[in-house]
Amino acid sequence: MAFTSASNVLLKNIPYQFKDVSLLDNRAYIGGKWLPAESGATFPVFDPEDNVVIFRVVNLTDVEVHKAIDAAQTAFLTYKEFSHRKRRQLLHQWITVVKENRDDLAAICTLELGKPITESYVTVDYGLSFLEWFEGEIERLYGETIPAARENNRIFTTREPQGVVAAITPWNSPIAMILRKVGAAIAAGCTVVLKPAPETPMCAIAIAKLFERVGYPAGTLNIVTGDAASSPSIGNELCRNKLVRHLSFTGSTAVGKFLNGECGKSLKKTSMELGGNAPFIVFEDADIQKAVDGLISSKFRSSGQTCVCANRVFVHRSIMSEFAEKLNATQQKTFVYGSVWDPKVNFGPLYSSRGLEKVQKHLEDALANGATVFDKTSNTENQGPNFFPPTILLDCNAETMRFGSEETFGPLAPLVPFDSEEEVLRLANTYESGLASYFYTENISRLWRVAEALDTGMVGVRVGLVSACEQPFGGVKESGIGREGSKFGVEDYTDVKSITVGI
Ligand SMILES: O=CCCC(=O)O
Repeated sequence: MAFTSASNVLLKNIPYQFKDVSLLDNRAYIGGKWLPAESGATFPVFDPEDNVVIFRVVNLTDVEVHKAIDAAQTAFLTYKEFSHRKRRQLLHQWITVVKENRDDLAAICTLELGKPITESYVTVDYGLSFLEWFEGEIERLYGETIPAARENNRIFTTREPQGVVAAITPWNSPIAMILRKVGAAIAAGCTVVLKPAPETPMCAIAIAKLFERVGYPAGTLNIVTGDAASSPSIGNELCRNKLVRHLSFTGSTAVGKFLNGECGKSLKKTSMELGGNAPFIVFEDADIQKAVDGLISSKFRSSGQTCVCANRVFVHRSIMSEFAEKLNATQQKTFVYGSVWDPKVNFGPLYSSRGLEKVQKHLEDALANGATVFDKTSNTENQGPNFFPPTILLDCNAETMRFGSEETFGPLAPLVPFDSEEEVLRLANTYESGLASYFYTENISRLWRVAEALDTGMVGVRVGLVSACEQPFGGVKESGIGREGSKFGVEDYTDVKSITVGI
């Protein structure tokens, strides 16, 4: 395989030849222009496979963010006048260029997130599925007619784009999370200032490079990059600036609560997609192999780094040993380790040493409190500094061990025995999180009963993967506000206007 340095922006040789090196840029995108930071500052982006610096990206402050918001507001005044048909045609063109550049986008995702290249293609395609869904929704943003009580009045409603949207996206599925938020906002007729996670800014930049080719008004999409130290000042500007009408955030519950509080000061609408801690329940009447396969995808996809990954695995005591044996056998034959550039590899490192430390802490805490590791995974040595193998823990207790109340965000599968439906529902619903839950049963009455009793925004019944462009994605309680994807994801960026006409 050729090792190449694709352009002088990429600071390391990699086993991939970019088809279009112009997608690799390290500048911010404001008002249709690619700009350095006014201070000249940049920050490093690391390859999680070996912790080597791969890019240096411009590090902005609130000053540039203010300008980006102004640019987005100016663009909004033009863009909101476009017909729905014209908006759909533009989105269709954006989809076409994203598809044409699928290989390079997947490569950038692998580079800055350490995702195996095969998984990166999955995230690019998942992202594209949102754009395709939103394209269909644009021309179906219908209003209603409402029978008026006053006989000479007629009332009808329209859906109006809200204005400038601030989007703050996470590192864990950068292409898909950006397209899910930005695609919906643009489909609704809004303009966007996007702040990508400091770990994965290059995916956002590449997406904006493609967006630029389509012909939207300058300033329709703006990218403001910054490291962890500058994120608070950027975040403050996004929350306080009155031109921003909606802030959409995916990330931790702690940060989400803070941003929501700040946005409350100017009564901005918010969409919050926050932490999960998903329960995964296997009842005694489950098809055990089906439940194992579901857990493999729910727990271990993206090395356990999604907000909907199973975190607490409750298994009925009577089937625990059979379930653990089958889970271990299936995971041993499912995962292939090695270079993230090898298409056969399907399990990669964690995104950074911070991610690794958290998983290690949860493991140490569980072991110190009586858990045991079930048959350590073999062939996982020398996989780099941030690698953590799929690990199954037995004898776990969700009420006393840390994983019970905190998301692990890694490939640790703690198996907790339970004895009754009542007990497991109490355990599953204990905490303030309520994003996704999963359960396996072959009993039809239990299926409805448990699906209705679980206190989460999304329930997977006999499936380990609920995420899809047409599915309303979001949580209840402290897991969030609003829904992404689906028709609700687009409607979220509109306001209902009622018009009353006297005749
Ligand atoms: O981690 C956040 C969301 C991932 C998904 O959409 O499945």
